[in-house]
Amino acid sequence: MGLEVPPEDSNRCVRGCCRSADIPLHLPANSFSLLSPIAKGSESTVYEARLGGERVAAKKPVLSTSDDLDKFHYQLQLLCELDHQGLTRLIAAHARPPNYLMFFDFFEPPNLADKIHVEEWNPSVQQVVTIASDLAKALQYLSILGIVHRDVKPANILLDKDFHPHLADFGLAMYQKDIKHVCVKNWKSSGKPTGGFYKKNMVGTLIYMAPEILTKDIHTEKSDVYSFAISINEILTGVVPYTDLRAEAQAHTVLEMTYTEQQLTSAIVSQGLRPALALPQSGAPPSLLSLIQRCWDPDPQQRPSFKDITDELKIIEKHTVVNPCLPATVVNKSQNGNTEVRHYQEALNWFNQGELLAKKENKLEHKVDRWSDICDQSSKYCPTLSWGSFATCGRRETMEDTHFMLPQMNEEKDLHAFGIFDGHRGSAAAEFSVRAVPGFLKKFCCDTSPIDALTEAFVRTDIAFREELILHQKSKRIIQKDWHPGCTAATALIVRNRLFVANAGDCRAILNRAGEPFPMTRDHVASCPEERERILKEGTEVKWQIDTWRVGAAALQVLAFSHFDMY
Ligand SMILES: Nc1ncnc2c1ncn2[C@@H]1O[C@H](COP(=O)(O)OP(=O)(O)OP(=O)(O)O)[C@@H](O)[C@H]1O
Ligand SMILES: [Mn+2]
Repeated sequence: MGLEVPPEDSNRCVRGCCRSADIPLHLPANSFSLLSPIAKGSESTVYEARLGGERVAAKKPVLSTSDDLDKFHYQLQLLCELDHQGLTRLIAAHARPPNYLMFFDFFEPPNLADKIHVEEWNPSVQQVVTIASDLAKALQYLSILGIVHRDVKPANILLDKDFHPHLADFGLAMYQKDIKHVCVKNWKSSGKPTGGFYKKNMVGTLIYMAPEILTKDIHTEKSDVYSFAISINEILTGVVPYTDLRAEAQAHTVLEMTYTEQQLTSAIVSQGLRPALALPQSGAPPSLLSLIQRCWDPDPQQRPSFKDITDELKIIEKHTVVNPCLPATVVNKSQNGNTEVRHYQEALNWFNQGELLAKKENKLEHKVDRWSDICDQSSKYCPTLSWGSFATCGRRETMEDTHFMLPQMNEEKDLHAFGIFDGHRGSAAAEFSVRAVPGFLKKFCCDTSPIDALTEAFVRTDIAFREELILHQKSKRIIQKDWHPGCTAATALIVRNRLFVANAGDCRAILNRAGEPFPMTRDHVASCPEERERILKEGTEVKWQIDTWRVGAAALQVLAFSHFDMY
């Protein structure tokens, strides 16, 4: 940007308290011009402006007391420290009487609040997740610098043309270290809390405030986390918090008619009232809904940090890219989002999780015929294959077993794979594995031996499932802490005239040789002496309990997926 900057002291404010290595803080009056106002608040007016030929936003604060002036300089110093793409960037300032102005990168109006409530923008779930993720990263950046924003809400979020959010309005932002005394002093001296209480639209600002702020505790990263959650849910649902209305003006009227400030405060603080959570039917991933609920937990300690949030959102983002994007605007009509207990365990689709893994792993390099050399070339025998499957549920209420058939895998006419998975304690592991194992097989058949491909497929699936499970347990998508799903497996790989069978646990493959059964697998059960010996060697207890040999504290009879054999 071709800015004309005077040589001396251009990067320092008139008081000398604000400095920047590269942001001019001392613009000559003729270098900029203010055009039309974009927004007029009680504390500032934001203009569209020109600066060095560029379109920018100029924020002109109302400075009526010396206190206001101190605040301006505080804000300016703070802004000079910031450099993150998720934050609206300060480009320059004019910080000397009579004009106090801050110039920012310009973002085409409307801000996110108006976009949702005036334009009635209906973002896809994927767009919401991206916004949440970018915003969380920006807030994590602030928290690393020890800065609390204190006014996170859609009206302070500006979108660029790719719908990436940029957090604006550092009018209330402060270094955490400075907050304590200011806050106490403020309360004592004027009874006027920081945090936008005395902004024009009282209830409108209050809806983003964490309960501890409403009860006059000091702001922390975790109170920003709370406001973040209220904002993300607002974007997901499209309604103004505590109403079921999209249009803001109307919603605020209803809001103010429904609750007085005190009523809303007390309901949020004492009754745990929260805005209606977006419905899972909206397509919002359960993991995102769970994250929102944890972020607005009444206890700040229980809320995740922005570091945790960005980590979780990374995973959610990865999954929503593949899943279909549905519009995100179905609202849970229940006004008490807090009491909604969801059974995430059921909501999780383990087939999908396994599929995602397989997709990720399986960047197919087609037509590799490396296994032709491992076939018994001397034998003229070439099996004629036919295949089919039959599955029945047995005595259980739900089917916990799965299977796959992959004849002519990777479009190779002599390469076939089949597998069955017997779910233990639910179908999760069986559902996950039935998608993950073939995915790995397809991948590894290109660059390893069949034995290694089977081994790798089993080991990787086992690891991936465990990781996935731990992850969901951590993010509380799985509410049952002591839920340990597993499965046994048998997989057959046929490479022209050779058959390879791998099994884990007591899934069996039996070859029918001219009417005679020939077992292709050996059950991995504690009643098998070799297995007992192997397990004992690995340091796990095997005891005779009740009626049979059982392993470890969980008293398992079958050793699913922890060990497998190859035949
Ligand atoms: N860089 C920008 N580009 C475009 N519009 C902007 C920019 N910065 C702010 N605005 C618009 O001006 C509005 C007010 O800006 P900001 O929040 O920084 O000021 P404020 O005086 O603190 O406002 P309020 O008191 O309403 O929170 C924003 O909601 C947005 O619509
Ligand atoms: Mn604002």
